[in-house]
Amino acid sequence: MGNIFDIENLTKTYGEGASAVHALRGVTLTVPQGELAVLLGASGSGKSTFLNIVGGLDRPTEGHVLFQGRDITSLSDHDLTTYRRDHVGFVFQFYNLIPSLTARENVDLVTEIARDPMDAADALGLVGMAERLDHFPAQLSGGEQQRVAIARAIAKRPTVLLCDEPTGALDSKTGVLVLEALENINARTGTTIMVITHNAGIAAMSHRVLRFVDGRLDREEIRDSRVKASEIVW
Ligand SMILES: Nc1ncnc2c1ncn2[C@@H]1O[C@H](COP(=O)(O)OP(=O)(O)OP(=O)(O)O)[C@@H](O)[C@H]1O
Repeated sequence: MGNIFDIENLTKTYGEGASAVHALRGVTLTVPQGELAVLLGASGSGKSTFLNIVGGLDRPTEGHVLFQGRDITSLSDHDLTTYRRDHVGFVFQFYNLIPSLTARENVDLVTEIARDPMDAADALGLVGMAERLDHFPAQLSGGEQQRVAIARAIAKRPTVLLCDEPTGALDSKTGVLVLEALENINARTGTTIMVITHNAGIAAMSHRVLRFVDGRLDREEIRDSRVKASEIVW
């Protein structure tokens, strides 16, 4: 299978002159279709900036992101929004569910505007929440709410799922269920997944580990053997 992303010399500088912050200093890498990649690095090393540019939420100062061979960095704002809507699912540390809607209704909000959505119940089934369709967020644990947020992100069948610290607010036991949901989605739907985490142990379940240091890709590791999400502890 081909590459989903070919990323060339990605650079992002905030501000100018003496106060400039060099968030990314020339990152070059490829992400093959269907992989689950984990991004590690100290706070401020540029991981979120990288993911936001790859997902079309932000633009680089220099460099290119080719998505399936097409340069998204040269798209108009309108076309970048279309790219995001059609191809990218996002999951963040905080779930941002609508409290007055059930799990199913939170997912349905997205399926109503997608071109070829999954049934909300199927999306919730993929994350192990088939028994909780009609629960409201307040009736769900943090890990369960995050799994609803993941179901919401995948219901539109995105090409890539980008997760910024999806287990950051969770303990190991509930966090593992979230990781199992990601593992299941990757295996069952072939969705390419990129996960930012501070838990280095999570790298064990990935195909590829990307270590960021000071705005650079310091090390890239391709893993031959992977550990099951259910065996990860932190
Ligand atoms: N909008 C912004 N304006 C100015 N500086 C920014 C902005 N966004 C990020 N930065 C800076 O860019 C650098 C990289 O930040 P980024 O959030 O990408 O790092 P990170 O590795 O994701 O960190 P964390 O693990 O804490 O989320 C940091 O120095 C940060 O303060």
